[in-house]
This record gives sequence, C-alpha cells and structure tokens, in this order.
Amino acid sequence: MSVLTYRDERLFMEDVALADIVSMIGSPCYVYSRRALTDAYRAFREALDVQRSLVCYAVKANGNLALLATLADLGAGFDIVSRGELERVLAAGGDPARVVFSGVGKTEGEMRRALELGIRCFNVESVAELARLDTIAGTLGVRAPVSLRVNPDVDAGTHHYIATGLKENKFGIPLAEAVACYREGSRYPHLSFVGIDCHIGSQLTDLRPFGDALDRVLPEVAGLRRAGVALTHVDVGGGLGVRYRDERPPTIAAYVALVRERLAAHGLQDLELILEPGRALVAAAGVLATRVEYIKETDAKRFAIVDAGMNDLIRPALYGAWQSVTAARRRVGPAREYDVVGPVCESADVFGRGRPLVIESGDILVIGEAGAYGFAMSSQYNARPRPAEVLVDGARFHVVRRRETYEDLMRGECVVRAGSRS
Ligand SMILES: Cc1ncc(COP(=O)(O)O)c(C=O)c1O
Ligand SMILES: N[C@@H](CCCC[NH3+])C(=O)O
Repeated sequence: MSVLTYRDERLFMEDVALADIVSMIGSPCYVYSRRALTDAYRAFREALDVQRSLVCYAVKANGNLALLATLADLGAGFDIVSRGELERVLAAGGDPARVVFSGVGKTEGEMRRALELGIRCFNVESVAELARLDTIAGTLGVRAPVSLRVNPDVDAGTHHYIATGLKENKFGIPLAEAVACYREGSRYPHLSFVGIDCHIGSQLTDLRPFGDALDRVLPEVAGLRRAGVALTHVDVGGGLGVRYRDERPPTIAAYVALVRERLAAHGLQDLELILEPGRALVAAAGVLATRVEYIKETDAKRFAIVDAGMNDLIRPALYGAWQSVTAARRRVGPAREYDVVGPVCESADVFGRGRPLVIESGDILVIGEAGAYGFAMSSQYNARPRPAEVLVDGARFHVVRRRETYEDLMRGECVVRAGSRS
C-alpha cells in the first residue's frame, strides 16, 4: 500500500493522518490521494509520449466529481457507459470531444444526448446498435463517429465475472462480422467509421491476453486499410490489473510498450491510440476507513465487527476479492487473527478472514486498494446511508461527497395508504 505510510504509530495518506480524518468527519469514509491519482495518470502519459494518444479514464471505476475534475485538468478523456456518467463528466469540466461511449445497451435518449454534445466516438457493440445510431444521427442531421467494439474471443485469465472478451460474453461484435460492417460502411449514411475497439476484461495481471487480442484484431485493421477502409484510431480498452495481495501485474510502461510494439509490428504506428484504464488509475489511490465497533470471540472465531459493510465495498463479497486491512494506529503486542466483518445481515459481509491485527474496539481499520469499484458499486442495502468521500491533497483534505443522511435514504419515496386516491 504505497499510498499509505506509518509516521511513528499513525498511518498517513500523503501528509494527513487517516485517524484525524475519521475523527473530524466520522466513519466509514472513502479517502483518496490526489497525488496517487495524478502519478498514475502521468505514468500513462509518459509511457505514451511518442504516440498520438488519448487516455480515456473509465468513469465506472469511480465517478466522484473531484477525481474526474482532477483528471480533466490533466487533459484526460473519459470512457463512459451511461448518460449518468456523461453528465458527471460534464459537471466535472470534462471535454465531450474526449469522451468515448461504451456499453451494450445504449438507449435512444443516451445516443441523442451524446450526439448533441459532440462526443469523440461511440464504441458500438452490435449491428442492431449501429442501425439505431444511424437513424438517430440522421434525425439530428449529424454523422456519428463510430468505433466497433470487437470481441476477439480471447481468455483474459481473470475472474469470470469480469472477463468480457470471450465469444460467450455479451460484449462486442465477432471479429468477422465487424470486418463486414466496416466494408459495408456505406449502408449507414449517418455514420463515420473512425476506429476499432477491444476490451477483453478487467484486472489482467499478465500481458499475454492483451497481446493475443491485438494479434487477432490488428491484422484485420491492416487488411481493412489495404481494402481502402482507413481507420484513424485503435482503442485497446482498459483492464490493466493492480496488486491487491501478491499479484505481479505488468507496469503501466510495460503494458503501453507492448501495445505500441504490436501496433508497429502491424504497420499501424501512425494510428492514434486510445486507452480506457479504470482500475490502474484509481484503485491504489483510495482506501476505505472504518471503525471497529466490537470485538467478538466465539469457540470458532475471533471477529472484528466494523461499521462499514458489503454495501459500502462489495468486491470481497461479490468476487471473493482479497483487499488489505491495516490498522490506522500501530499498537505493540502480539497480533491475533480476526475475521473482519461488517454489520450487514449476510454471511458474505466479510472484508477479510484470519487477518493478523493488534487492535482494540474503537480503532480505525483501513481497507486498501479501494479507489476502484468501491464507492462506485456501493448501495444502501440494509438502509445504510453511503459513506462520505474525502480527497487528500498534501497536508489538506476536502470532503468531496458528504455522508448520506437518513433523509437521503428516503428521498423520492412517499407513503400510499390503502384507499388513497392517486
Ligand atoms: C469497455 C470498458 N472499458 C474500460 C473498462 C475499465 O476496465 P479497468 O478498470 O479494468 O481498467 C471497462 C471495465 O472493465 C470496460 O468495460
Ligand atoms: N467491478 C469489477 C470490475 C468490473 C469492470 C467492469 N467492466 C471489480 O471490482 O473488479
């Protein structure tokens, strides 16, 4: 957890003690490091330097406006999958001309809004979607920029819930069918085929599947070029993994080097390169801080019951994902093993099993690598208001999303008693 360091006995993010944040704004809370986010973005930019390129942050990983604004200010583009994400990008000052729109189920309303704003490109995932986009662009009197998301039928070697590049997955268009669409592009008078896109899954810790996918897709791009269909960009999606426990994911530099080497091998180095990283930008920049409410010992187990639950961070419950658990105050004494569990009424509400800790009730625990798919996947299950989000910036911190209130829990609802007139 390089974003965190102990100073004396206290755990710091940048120059702020996590326990100080919690004592001021309460628990649980997500805490993000602006420096870590900026460093990760710059690592992509530096690796890409010599190639015309655009880093489109995958908003789904964490759509907090303060993080989006940080990335927009650095010049990032954005990969969105819904109108809601588009509105977030706009609210954060993102440039629609740097937005790519992915997703298998874009509605008419979403397409219309994105066309009116003049987004960079639609990553189209089916022939039916092509037809719909063509019609809507026609009614608006514009040409929609299109990149087909192809499904290369490659095993990403990741958790099967987050693998997207196999032919049985719902994502993308089979390669041969996509090639036919490009060749018959004139059938769609209101579309302009500008790029090709491929995203095979998330949390990839090996370069090989990325290389395999490129080796299937790029020869087709070269073939299309020979046939007179000149695309201007290749979008390689996201998916670069991070280290949660003992994984050894490739560095950003090694990943970018592989992509550039494959483009050059197929004579496509002049194409613009688009990337859609999510996790690799934000996972390590964030933690979830939570207080130990109770320590409970039974014949079978010792539990640390914390005030965050699976509704706040679902990855361990949903994927069996391992995330680090560290005490915000280092105590001396023998470590004991705890199952770190939340208050939610589900046996899956476990953040970690058998974790060695030296803690007392009231202590703050810090769940690491929680910046990606943490708050973004949170819910109010068990009628639990969602946590606050905080951005650390050097020695200062800002609440960038206030904790939800009990009024927030019931917002928009009303009571209708039997016999009421509508
Ligand atoms: C189309 C698309 N692009 C980008 C991403 C971001 O993936 P990751 O967070 O693994 O970089 C995803 C999510 O897997 C995605 O579905
Ligand atoms: N939610 C997943 C990643 C999904 C990626 C979505 N395309 C995770 O936490 O690992």
